[in-house]
Amino acid sequence: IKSEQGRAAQWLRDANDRAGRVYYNLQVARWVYATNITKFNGERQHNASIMSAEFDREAAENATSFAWENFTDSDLRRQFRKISDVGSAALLRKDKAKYERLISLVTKMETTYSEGQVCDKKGTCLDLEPGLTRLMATSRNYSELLDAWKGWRDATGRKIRDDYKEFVSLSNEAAVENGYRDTGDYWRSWYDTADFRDQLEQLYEEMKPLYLNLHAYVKNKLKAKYGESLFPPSGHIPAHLLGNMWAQSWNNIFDIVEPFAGKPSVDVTPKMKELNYTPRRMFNISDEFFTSLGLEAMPQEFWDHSMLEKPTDGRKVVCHASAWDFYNKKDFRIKQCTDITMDDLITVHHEMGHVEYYLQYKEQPVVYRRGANPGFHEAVGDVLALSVSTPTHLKEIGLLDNVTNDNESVINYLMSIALDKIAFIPFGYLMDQWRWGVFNGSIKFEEYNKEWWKLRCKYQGVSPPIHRNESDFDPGAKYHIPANTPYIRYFVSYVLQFQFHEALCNTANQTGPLHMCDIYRSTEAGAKLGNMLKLGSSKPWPEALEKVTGTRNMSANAILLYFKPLIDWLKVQNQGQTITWSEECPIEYYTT
Ligand SMILES: O=C(CCC(O)(O)[C@H](Cc1ccccc1)NC(=O)c1ccccc1)N[C@@H](Cc1ccccc1)C(=O)O
Ligand SMILES: [Zn+2]
Repeated sequence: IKSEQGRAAQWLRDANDRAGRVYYNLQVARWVYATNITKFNGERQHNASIMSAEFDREAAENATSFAWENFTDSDLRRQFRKISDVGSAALLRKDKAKYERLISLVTKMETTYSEGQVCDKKGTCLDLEPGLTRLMATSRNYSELLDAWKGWRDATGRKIRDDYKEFVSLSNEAAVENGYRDTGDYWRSWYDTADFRDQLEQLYEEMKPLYLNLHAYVKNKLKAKYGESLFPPSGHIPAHLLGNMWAQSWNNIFDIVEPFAGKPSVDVTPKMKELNYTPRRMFNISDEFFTSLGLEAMPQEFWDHSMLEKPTDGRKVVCHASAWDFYNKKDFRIKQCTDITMDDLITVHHEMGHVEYYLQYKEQPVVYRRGANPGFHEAVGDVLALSVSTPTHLKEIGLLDNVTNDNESVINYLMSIALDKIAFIPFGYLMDQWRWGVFNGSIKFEEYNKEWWKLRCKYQGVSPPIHRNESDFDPGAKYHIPANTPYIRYFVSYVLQFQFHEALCNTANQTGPLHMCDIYRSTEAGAKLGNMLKLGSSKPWPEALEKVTGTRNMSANAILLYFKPLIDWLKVQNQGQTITWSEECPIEYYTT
């Protein structure tokens, strides 16, 4: 068996090298399409996807010539197990035409989404970025917000409803070919955790009281602003009033909800504009934070090849931000239609976190160039952003003039972070509850939208501001559904990032309250994080988590510790109030 393992190790080295070259070509073709949507580039991308999928399937086929399950070397076994999982490419074996249909449906849906526009009566059309995003963030006009909210759903979700239905059945066929019950079962397998759904439910329940209190407080402030009569008696908040197209983060309505007026503003967007910030400068700030920790700087190729702002030459692009690994250890890029806002400064750090992970694990074999689990990849940049967002750090980089840390300023600050992080929790949880239900058949096509709004009303406590029915397809108005990008990774990330933050703050000898910790320039914290990132997916994720935090389990304790002062304050604010809502949506908004 020794000599076979030797032969197998050699085969793996070759397979990983060939994979690197095949994936490079795939990424180039996908990049060219995403940054210049044309029919020709779409066909080129399609062909590269087929070639890459055939490579994966053939590698998995060849792997079966080794009795790798009996190998004594656990690393060889792990690599063979990953090479054997070909994902949706398994459909190639059964029916190549079906596989081609599957990937062309995703491209079609993602393109419809990326080309979506809302035009007003005067014929002025807005794209999602920056136009509709700015409108949802800044307008305080109920009906203007409603037009944008409805218009976006008409321009995207409604158009892809039938495509999505066909996609679901093909995706499930591929998952079954790959050895799973359905697509959701396959996606959850990446976490390699037997009771994964139970753990998620437990984490959600632990964070739910904080969300209920935030929801009640924000609803009262919104009622004062827009008038009680516009809010349904069921206790829900109309979904278009929260400063975001999907009500997934509420930081843009801080001015409406701020607990103590007259304190130094925590919203640095005006300051960024006043200082003539450019997207390039925003990326430099983030790059500098990473290098201050002793982590890798962005290579020159990154600056040469990235798309850091929306092109102005008329090209159609996929604006939704993403970070790209070209699998040649040199070429890494970000594609982002960066707007000069605090929101986008946070997103810059989020995307940079993905690239830092790429840089840290680039020496791993290609099969291991992934996050320990997908939640890890989403958490890296957000961990740094928690330090960057502190008033002391914003002052240090010149985005805040003065810092006060009396109790009222602390509550204001924690409120601004909670409007991002706590508001997101139910949304991050419900997105794939819906999709897993669609994939496992418990949500039928005839009730896609009804079940979507049941989850939105139950978990988020937001309701549709106008009639919805089954010719609407509101999940399709959120990028990750047409783009077929899983979402539970963000819920996992929001839990993990506070565990990482707490651990790195201890390593950086930050002794103050967790919410004021800034790990800036701590090379000890950087080394601890970097050593975990270098693992990629070569070890089970509990081992990676333990390397940074000392524990092998996800835990909500860190996020609850971070927001403790705000939790106490909100409970006082909401005393005597009903902080729940009726589970069902207000009936008048739902007609089958
Ligand atoms: O979607 C994103 C950011 C884009 C991304 O960086 O997660 C991007 C999404 C994507 C795009 C194309 C194909 C696949 C996924 N993910 C990556 O670029 C990525 C994913 C895995 C590994 C490395 C990079 N954030 C989510 C959630 C979120 C996260 C953090 C702050 C705010 C909001 C959202 O906007 O709803
Ligand atoms: Zn991400």
